[in-house]
Amino acid sequence: MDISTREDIIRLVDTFYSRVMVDDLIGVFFTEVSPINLKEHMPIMYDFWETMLLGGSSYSGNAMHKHYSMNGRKRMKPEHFERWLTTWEYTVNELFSGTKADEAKTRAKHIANLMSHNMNSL
Ligand code: HEM
Repeated sequence: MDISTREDIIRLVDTFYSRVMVDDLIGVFFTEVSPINLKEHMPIMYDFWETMLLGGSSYSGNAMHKHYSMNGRKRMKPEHFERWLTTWEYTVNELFSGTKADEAKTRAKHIANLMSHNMNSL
């Protein structure tokens, strides 16, 4: 089944967060470096991925910006981005398959690579 509704996005993002939040390598970013308020943060992430994959414009933030300030508190290294990305790919593959699922993986890979490059060339 492919990703086609906001409910699908919510299931994907929730499952992904249930993993990264407790990850031994990158969990600390979400819990200590930039402790997230789930009630506020999760809808932003649903909007982001809905905008990316299903069109629309519910997300209007600047994703790169938040990570720059986080990087200033704890260095975001290539291995952190690798863990983020493999967790994302694993979760997408587990729950969905199809064009949008492929797009979710390629888009994430591009952004993660760009972000990793930006954070590590300061
Ligand atoms: C090591 C990799 C990453 C870690 C540890 C991480 C962690 C976080 C954390 C803790 C926040 C909340 C920051 C805050 O509100 O102050 C955040 C926000 C966000 N992240 Fe990441 N992130 C990573 C990579 C990515 C990638 C690759 C993407 C995109 C594909 C992404 C998309 C976003 C978006 C859209 C937000 C919300 C920004 C906003 O509030 O407008 N993140 N991330």
